[in-house]
Amino acid sequence: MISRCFLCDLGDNVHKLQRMEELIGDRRFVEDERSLIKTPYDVQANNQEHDSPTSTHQIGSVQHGSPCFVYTLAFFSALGGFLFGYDTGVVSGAMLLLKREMNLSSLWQELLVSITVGAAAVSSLAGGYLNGLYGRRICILLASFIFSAGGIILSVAHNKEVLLCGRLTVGLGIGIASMTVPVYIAEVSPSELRGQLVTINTLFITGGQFVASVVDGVFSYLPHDGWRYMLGLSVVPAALQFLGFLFLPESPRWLLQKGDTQNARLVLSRIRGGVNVDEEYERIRSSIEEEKIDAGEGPVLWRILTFAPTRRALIVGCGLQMFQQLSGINTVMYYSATILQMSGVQDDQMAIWLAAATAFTNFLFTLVGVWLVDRVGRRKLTLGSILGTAVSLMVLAAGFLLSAQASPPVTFHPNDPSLHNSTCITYGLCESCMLNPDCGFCYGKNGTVVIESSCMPVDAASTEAAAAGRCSNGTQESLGVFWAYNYCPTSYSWIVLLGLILYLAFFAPGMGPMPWTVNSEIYPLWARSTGNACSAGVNWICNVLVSLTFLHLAQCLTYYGAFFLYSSLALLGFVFVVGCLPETKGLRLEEIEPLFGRQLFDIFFLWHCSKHL
Ligand SMILES: O[C@H]1[C@H](O)[C@@H](O)[C@H](O)[C@@H](O)[C@H]1O
Repeated sequence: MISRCFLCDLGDNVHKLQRMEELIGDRRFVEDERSLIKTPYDVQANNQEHDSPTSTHQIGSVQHGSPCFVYTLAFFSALGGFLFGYDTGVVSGAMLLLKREMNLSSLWQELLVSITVGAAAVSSLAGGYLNGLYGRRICILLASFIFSAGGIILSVAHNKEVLLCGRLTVGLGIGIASMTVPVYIAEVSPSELRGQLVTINTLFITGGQFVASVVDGVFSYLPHDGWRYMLGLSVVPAALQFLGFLFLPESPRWLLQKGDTQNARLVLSRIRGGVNVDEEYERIRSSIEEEKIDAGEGPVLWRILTFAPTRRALIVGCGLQMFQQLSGINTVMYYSATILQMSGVQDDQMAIWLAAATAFTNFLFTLVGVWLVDRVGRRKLTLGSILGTAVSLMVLAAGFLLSAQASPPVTFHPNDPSLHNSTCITYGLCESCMLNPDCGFCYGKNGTVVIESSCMPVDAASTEAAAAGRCSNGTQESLGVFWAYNYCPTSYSWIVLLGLILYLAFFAPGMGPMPWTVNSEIYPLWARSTGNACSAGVNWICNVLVSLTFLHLAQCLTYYGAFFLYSSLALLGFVFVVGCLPETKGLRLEEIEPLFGRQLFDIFFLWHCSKHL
């Protein structure tokens, strides 16, 4: 029997293709697709041949096997995302212990944090070449091997040089994993689950960041060697991924591209749960044949840049990754502890646990993204997310602005000769005092009013106390003495807190995952590795840029200035997304390239596409 719903789906497909024909104007492409649409009778016959109610389900005219194996593949590959999140997240807590134990200067602390991100930038670019040559599976195996080696080096390190070497190694793994995993998941997924499954990788990234913050919290109670556990624990998921991938298959698309037709068909049929994959196999094969004609001669990057549709796809992919980082996610995550301290949380342990709550919020809202991506589509989700992100950044900035305007003045100037050369004592307001990383604000309270406040140099060994005077033992509530490093006491902190929560709620479902998801699907197969390598490289380079410049930016523009700047960049990103990002929801990977056949900023076309696809 032909189900009514199935007839609707079929009608829908014909309608989609008619619309695509009108919109894209590529008749050859549409005709090919039309030959792939089966009449209800064809499908019925096919159903009888392969139907097994428990192992297959029907989507439009295409049948897919049980997605169980695809979920297993997605899980093991997304462990790469987990390690990306864990290794970038765990370092802040580990650093608190390390700087005491190894007596690290601020230069060394900065080096240990940024070498990982820098190495990730380099290795993600190199990952494109490795992916094209050795395939996705070998690259994932390589990344998990590097992660394991890095984790072991870090956990046994006995000096800062070895630590640096371990952090560099881990960064190399992160870069390769960050560009390979989304591509692999996109290539093995059926089109209707692809968005969700690739977005799961970002869920694992934010999950890794959350687990890292909990591990930081737990091991912060172990001041000696706690950091070894924090940094070394990453070996467990890395080894699990390595073992898993020894038994998991290569991407069938990559195999086909390399001419390994037999294995490609075998893997495809295994991934689809044993259903007939002739149609899908043929489609991939013929699109690879067509691509060979499109692709031209010369190095891949050159071919991408000289062929208009791939050049446009690359601009969209890199632009999305750039705006993801320029809207300040990593400074917001990194400074969440400071933001929370401004809201009145003075205890350090408490600040660590509240930072874990921030990471959890990021994780939770990424889950919303996984749920929404194949329902509302990439374009709407990204648009809503980036607009909300820009508005939340304005709320954050407004909170900082009001706090700065109500900044308590410095009223007490201690007469300690050792302070005479310090710039800290020259500041007249808490705002300017806290923006200097060498100074902190020491004050007393009368009810909620700040009294007897001074700007003091910070202790060289710990930012938790002043170098001299009343605050040399840090905050001592019983004595009515408070030490504020990096923030000022304010009654507007709730606005900042509101901005932080809104920011995560808007950023995490869209701008967090969509740049990775969209990049995994917008390039034709011949350009996919290189396109993803370039866009992942842009992500990491912008990540380094934003994190390294934040403190200087805050000193030049103040906190509110910096957040207003991020907000304007997010608004610019909104305009970019409106004008450049087509909807790719539900399309097969082979159907996406024609969407870039039009000029970017052809808004009418994009609007039509998202309405009808
Ligand atoms: O998509 C991820 C995610 O949003 C993370 O929270 C962030 O730290 C990364 O930089 C980003 O690439």
